[in-house]
Amino acid sequence: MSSAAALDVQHLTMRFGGLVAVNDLNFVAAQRDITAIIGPNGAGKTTVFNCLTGFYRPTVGQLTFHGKNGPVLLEQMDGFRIPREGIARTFQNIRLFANMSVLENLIVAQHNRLMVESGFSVLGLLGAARYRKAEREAVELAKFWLDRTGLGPRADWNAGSLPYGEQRKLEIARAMCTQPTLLCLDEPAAGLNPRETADLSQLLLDIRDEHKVAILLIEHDMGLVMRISDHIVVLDYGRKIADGTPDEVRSDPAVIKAYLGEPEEEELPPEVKADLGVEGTA
Ligand SMILES: Nc1ncnc2c1ncn2[C@@H]1O[C@H](COP(=O)(O)OP(=O)(O)OP(=O)(O)O)[C@@H](O)[C@H]1O
Repeated sequence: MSSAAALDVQHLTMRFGGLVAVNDLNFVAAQRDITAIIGPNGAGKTTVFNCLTGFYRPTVGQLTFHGKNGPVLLEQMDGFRIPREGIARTFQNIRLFANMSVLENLIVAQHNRLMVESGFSVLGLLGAARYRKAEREAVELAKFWLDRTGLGPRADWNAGSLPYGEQRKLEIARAMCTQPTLLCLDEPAAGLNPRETADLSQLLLDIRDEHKVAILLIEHDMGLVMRISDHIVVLDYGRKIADGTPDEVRSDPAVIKAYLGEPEEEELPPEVKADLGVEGTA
């Protein structure tokens, strides 16, 4: 599935005082691939996302994103400009506008584009035909993602009153309404039941295949990661310890050791063996 680079991370290092959260990390995420970043708690995964999306300025490193406007260096940009280049993200702790409706959340996500069409003027907002056209398109796009995520019947609900699994879907729908070429998802399956997780897997595969979006995925659900990822980067204590296909990564002794402490296969719980694909599993 791999093609040209969507994102090229070179020598990314992020220090917090004496703590090195990410240590000289190099990897490439290809366009139209699902690239997972996995690793035990505290390995540095969210810090990588925060560096990519302008929340943190890396201590060292070059982050080249090949987006809508050609290659740009993310480490030189502020967090407001990065979404305009075509990067969207969701958060480990859901961040929706809880008191706005589901539909409103999807319209607000398109605020940047609507403001550009208004010419940043009140006259533009009130009268310009091109603003009204953009507004109609924004509603159409919102409806598309409502349908695609099965949230259509909940369009008028307050986002905060949705069940947890649907809030996760709304976060993805909202991110897709910004029409990104790179979608960064921080633990999208956290708190989902098995059926919701299966739906999420299919949604992410469809986003990759039908909308030609590269996906960067942080996830602790190894079953999901192994099923849908084209490429996996494994971190431990901020360092990359493995980088390859699911088959290459799951049987890598360094990965098993990072997750389980010791590579004694007999002592691995059966479900962990199954997820990692260690021989002799049921
Ligand atoms: N703003 C910060 N200030 C100080 N330390 C931080 C900050 N952000 C993260 N860290 C530390 O950096 C390390 C990596 O954290 P990070 O959240 O990136 O890990 P993670 O792999 O995403 O973990 P988890 O799977 O638990 O979410 C941790 O030791 C964390 O305490």
